[in-house]
Amino acid sequence: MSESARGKGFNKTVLGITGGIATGKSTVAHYLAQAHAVPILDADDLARKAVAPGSEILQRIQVHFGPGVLDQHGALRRETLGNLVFNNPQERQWLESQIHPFVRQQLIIQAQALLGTHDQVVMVIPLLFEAAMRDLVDLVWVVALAPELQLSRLMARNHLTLDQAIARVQSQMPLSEKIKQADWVFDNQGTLADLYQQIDQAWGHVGAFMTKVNNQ
Ligand SMILES: CC(C)(COP(=O)(O)OP(=O)(O)OC[C@H]1O[C@@H](n2cnc3c(N)ncnc32)[C@H](O)[C@@H]1O)[C@@H](O)C(=O)NCCC(=O)NCCS
Ligand SMILES: Nc1ncnc2c1ncn2[C@@H]1O[C@H](COP(=O)(O)OP(=O)(O)OP(=O)(O)O)[C@@H](O)[C@H]1O
Repeated sequence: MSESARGKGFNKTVLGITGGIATGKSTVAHYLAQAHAVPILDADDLARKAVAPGSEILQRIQVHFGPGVLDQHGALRRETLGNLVFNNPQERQWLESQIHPFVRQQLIIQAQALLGTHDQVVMVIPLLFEAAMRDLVDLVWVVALAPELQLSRLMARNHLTLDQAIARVQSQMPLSEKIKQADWVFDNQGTLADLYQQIDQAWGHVGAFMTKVNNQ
């Protein structure tokens, strides 16, 4: 988050968690919330809120893509829209242009409120680099694994074909690029216990990192 929003001189930290699709960002965030009592803001949750039934953004989506993207209750058919946008960069960019401003605004408002009572806030932002949201956070954790394991976890979790999974992975910045811009990288190819150990270690460094930043 920008210095003015976070407050210069205060030892408050906004930690951004990103990575590729299905690399384990939510798994890291849930553990942080449970083990270290950190409040979590999730960009995917906010993106869902943006398209709640009856919302203005959902209405624009319906006009743009046609009535087939809504079910009989007026809710978004997420799988249908996913198949449209993950195979078409122009349509994906249009969708993002509708949703990302709302997500960004909510992240700022909610983080400011939480920082009134907490020293740290975590933002889970899958498209932190792609959607130019790096400025919202002080430091970045990237959760990573090998492409084959990423695809197999994605296919298993979302019941996708290999082609569908590849389309989703390829609609994001390569993980190798995200790793280059990370302050800390997690290898999530092992067990959950392995991952939790890495998180505990990294969390111990967050305070030291921010003390250094604030004293510069
Ligand atoms: C296309 C949609 C309806 C598909 O919904 P679905 O329930 O299948 O996926 P879900 O929203 O749970 O997202 C799962 C993961 O997909 C990846 N993803 C989502 N949107 C995008 C995108 N525009 N580009 C690349 N990857 C994306 C992220 O890694 C995310 O964590 C949905 O992903 C969406 O509305 N995307 C646009 C909003 C967006 O960019 N969200 C990302 C957070 S800012
Ligand atoms: N170390 C692990 N061992 C086995 N399975 C794991 C591990 N870490 C995560 N998973 C599983 O991999 C899948 C993806 O994890 P998770 O949902 O945390 O990813 P994500 O990065 O938040 O995904 P998305 O980009 O879609 O939001 C889930 O089914 C999760 O249970």
